[in-house]
Amino acid sequence: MSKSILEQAPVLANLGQAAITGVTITPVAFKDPPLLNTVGVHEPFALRAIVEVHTDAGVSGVGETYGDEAHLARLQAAARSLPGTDIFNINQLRAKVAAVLAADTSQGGHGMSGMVTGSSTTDRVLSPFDVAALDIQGKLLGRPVSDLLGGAVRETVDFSGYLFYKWAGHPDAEADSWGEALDPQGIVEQARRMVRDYGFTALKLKGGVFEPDQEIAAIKALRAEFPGLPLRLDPNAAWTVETSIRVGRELDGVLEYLEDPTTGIDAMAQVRRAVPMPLATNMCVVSFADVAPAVAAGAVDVILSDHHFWGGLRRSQALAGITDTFGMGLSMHSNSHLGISLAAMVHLAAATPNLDYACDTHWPWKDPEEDVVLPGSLEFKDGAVAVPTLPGLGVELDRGRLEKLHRQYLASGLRSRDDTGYMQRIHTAYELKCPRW
Ligand SMILES: O=C([O-])C(=O)C[C@H](O)[C@@H](O)C(=O)[O-]
Ligand SMILES: [Mg+2]
Repeated sequence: MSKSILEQAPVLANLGQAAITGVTITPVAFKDPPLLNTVGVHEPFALRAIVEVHTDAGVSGVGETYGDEAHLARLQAAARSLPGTDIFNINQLRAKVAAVLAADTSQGGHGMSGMVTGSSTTDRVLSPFDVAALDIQGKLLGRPVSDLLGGAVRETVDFSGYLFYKWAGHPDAEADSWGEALDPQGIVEQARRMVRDYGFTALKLKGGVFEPDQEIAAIKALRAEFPGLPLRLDPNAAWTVETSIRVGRELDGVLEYLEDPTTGIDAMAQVRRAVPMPLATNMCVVSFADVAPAVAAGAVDVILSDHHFWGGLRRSQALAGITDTFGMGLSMHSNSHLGISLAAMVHLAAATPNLDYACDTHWPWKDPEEDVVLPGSLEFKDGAVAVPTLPGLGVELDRGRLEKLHRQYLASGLRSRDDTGYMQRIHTAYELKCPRW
């Protein structure tokens, strides 16, 4: 006969006891190539914040999020309210974060250079604490985070090769190893290297940079070069409804999905009624408040989740439940990120049955020498990353590497992501336009 709950309780008592004693937040900067998008160009460094949550059980956990100054200030304010919180009580964690931010109506410092606006401030700030709490829970219980999210339904998680138009190098610097990609041929060459080195089985082109016809030509060149690979195009809402419909029809049968061709739920719904392929978004549905209006308008077929602005891993799974209920697809968005975020993305995708599109990742654009975790735990093979099986996230903070990237942050002088400002410093006549075409 199995033991009663009370008989088992003493065995479990030590496992479940951990309250937060403090939080350490370390801003870091890592090298980023001059990747072009519709709001400008990536600066020489991408900023991230590494969040360490400490507990009275002597176990710490890690999370990773945007490194913009305004976001850092919100993280610090939230962190001060967390000591004493039971590490298993993420609802209480969220309530505390929400209470601290209740009076914060400022919209700055989102870390996405204006491309993703309107996400929930509470969810954005909660995210790294949620991830760190799950990391700690996993370490206490000896189980990987994917188990805490319901169990991995796949052993590996597929990612898509994320193609960018780019300059050969940053101004006043040498060309990087990827070189220039400013036309369809350059994009195809970039894709060849991505597919050769990482084995990606889907490709996404960041558009909204050149005239739509040039980007249509790039997608058609990719289709000719990689006949079997799903292709996506994402101009980050650079187009009018008319342009979006024209491009969508021109790429009939070529795209797996068209991502955010235009701005806002109503305009997306107009485009969706007129184009043959699914429409995806990480711009017009970025918080739970956006879901009902988007469903009512019939604006999108696929939502790109992103645990960094959907409130962490468990709330991203709540989103997955919604997309499942409404028969929508679920994919995953990415910004420039390090290994902690990659681990979190992999656990989430592994344990979310309907997250079955290849996820976005900026990973190939990162210098392989630069990270904050020990190397070796996350490897790409055949375009996929194996789900870590060690307790927690399965990645270990490397103090030396963290310190190095923190010193790089201090020396970089960058305190907020500003793709537009950087472009305007290089090309003074550059204007931010939405729509651009
Ligand atoms: O799918 C997206 O919209 C993105 O990946 C947004 C990113 O910020 C990307 O455009 C970038 O980093 O330039
Ligand atoms: Mg997008």
